[in-house]
Amino acid sequence: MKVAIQGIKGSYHHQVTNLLYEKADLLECSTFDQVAQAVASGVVDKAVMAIGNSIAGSILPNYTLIRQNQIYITAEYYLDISHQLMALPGQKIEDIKEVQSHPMALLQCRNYFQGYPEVKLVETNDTAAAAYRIHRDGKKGVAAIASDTAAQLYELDIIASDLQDVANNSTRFVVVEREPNYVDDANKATINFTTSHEPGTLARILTIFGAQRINLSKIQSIPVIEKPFVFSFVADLELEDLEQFLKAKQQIRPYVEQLDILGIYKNASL
Ligand SMILES: O=C(O)C(=O)C[C@]1(C(=O)O)C=C[C@@H](O)C=C1
Repeated sequence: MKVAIQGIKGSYHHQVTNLLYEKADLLECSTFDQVAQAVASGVVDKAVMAIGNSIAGSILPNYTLIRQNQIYITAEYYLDISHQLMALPGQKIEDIKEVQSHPMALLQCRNYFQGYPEVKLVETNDTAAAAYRIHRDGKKGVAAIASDTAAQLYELDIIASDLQDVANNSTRFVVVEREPNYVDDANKATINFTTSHEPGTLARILTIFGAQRINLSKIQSIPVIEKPFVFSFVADLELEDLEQFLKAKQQIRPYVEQLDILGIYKNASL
């Protein structure tokens, strides 16, 4: 099975892919746009995509990519994330002038670096790429924030452990595919909708979900990039059965201007 990820071997995306699929044939992409396009064009069977983190929040552009590329969420996975600071063997924390990592990883370790204001923080494509480049170029004075796996893979020493602001740090990943591919035990739906600007419209929609006993585990407004300063909502709905969802979908029709079902899938535990 061919699976696209944003990042290279040793990234958290790679870890999730290994946990979900045995012997996946990996397509390493440098951007989430490339990942979504690889799925939409059928170059890969699936992609694994980070969609949010418990410290740093949602990766909102990925919802837009899923909608615009007309691809679907078919599964989700929560990965516990523990960030390590790594550098060339022999380097000590006092030697480090610059730290490189993925922007989401840097955001998750903000408190730690408040203690090192002189250290320059530099964003990279992914955590593992930062580790790889230090190894490849023999870069002294530079450290990467990445996983234990990346340290092993790129032969770096861990010079500080568990850098994230709180020990309990989790990233939610979704699997995306070209077709909706519903599973029989699906119990979660992700939707994206826009409402009219009539007062009370959103409240009406939420009341319908409540009456159908559908719990919203998330609701967030995201920009409609085609229309400046117009916002839509993404919501994760917890379902008892599909029938309930279809009924609610029918009932909210008069109140939504646009409704996209980004996926109906089986939930995962935290
Ligand atoms: O850079 C990586 O290793 C990734 O897999 C990316 C990513 C993200 O996009 O959020 C995944 C998990 C962590 O939250 C930090 C970075």
